[in-house]
Amino acid sequence: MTSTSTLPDGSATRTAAVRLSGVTKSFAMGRESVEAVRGLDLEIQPGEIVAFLGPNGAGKTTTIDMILGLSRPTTGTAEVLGMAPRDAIARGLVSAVMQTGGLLKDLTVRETVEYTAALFADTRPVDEVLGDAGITEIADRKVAKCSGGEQQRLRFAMALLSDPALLLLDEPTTGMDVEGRRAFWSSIRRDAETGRTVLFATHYLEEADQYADRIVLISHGKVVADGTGAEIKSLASGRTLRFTVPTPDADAFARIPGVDGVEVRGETVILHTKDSDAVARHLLTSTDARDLEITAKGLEDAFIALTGDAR
Ligand SMILES: Nc1ncnc2c1ncn2[C@@H]1O[C@H](COP(=O)(O)OP(=O)(O)OP(=O)(O)O)[C@@H](O)[C@H]1O
Repeated sequence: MTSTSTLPDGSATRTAAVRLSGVTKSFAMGRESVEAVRGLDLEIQPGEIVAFLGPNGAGKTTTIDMILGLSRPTTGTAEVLGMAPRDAIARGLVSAVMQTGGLLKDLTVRETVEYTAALFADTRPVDEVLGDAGITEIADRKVAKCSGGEQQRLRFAMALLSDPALLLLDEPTTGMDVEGRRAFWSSIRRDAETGRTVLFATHYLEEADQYADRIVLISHGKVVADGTGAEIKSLASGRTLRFTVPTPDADAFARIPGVDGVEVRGETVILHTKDSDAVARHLLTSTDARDLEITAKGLEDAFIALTGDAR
């Protein structure tokens, strides 16, 4: 499923599944223009499972649309498997599972996949993709009777028909309950073990952490962090100390060794630090601080700290 290209010295390199170079995308809104993507550089290798994590309006869907060839970058270039996105799509190398649409309620699950298969010259067997998507048991159920999670697994089965090298999922589990989400991801995970590249957009930090090999955090159309879930979490490895003091002096707290950030809200002070023991000791012995609470930061805090978006 992976392709290679040859360097001038004769050695072969694997072609990136996705390569975005300096991509921007602006939309005209009357006289104004909205910069949805503001200079994105990204390379995804074959077989990677990558989460595109970002708040509403970060530019995830706009970027996925460009990778799918549905729109073109305003500047910069988007390449899929070494070719223009539209060429990769035309060769059946890319499939997508979008959030809504595309299903006829009166058909059964199997009929939906069969009719979709009839649109292609050459596809994987219908029973095989139903099995991979974990919907063999509901193959004779009408689409109208399927839950949101089952409908998403049906879209996933349809996306597998062409045996794509790259699978794009735009917030695939929106609206699913915990069990539906778990079942959906175990289908994706099993399938990805065959070496398929998967890129999914999500708002859910835990989902990105749990199912992706790599998280690309985007905000305001730019990559703000790129790494494993553990690396992204380590960006927020510090602690938060919250306490009260009669007349807080933010500058004085900022000068305490080890303090990375200070927020003052009335008599309440919040300090961010990677050395909570030393800072706590200093607060309790050398200042009027009382009611001290120490909490660990999670991925949610990393997200807010890195993107500046308190959602
Ligand atoms: N066709 C369009 N015309 C004008 N503005 C657009 C268009 N498409 C997207 N935008 C704007 O571009 C920005 C990025 O939108 P995009 O849908 O890519 O974000 P997103 O990260 O996918 O958000 P969400 O998580 O809400 O789906 C937003 O400010 C959005 O309003």
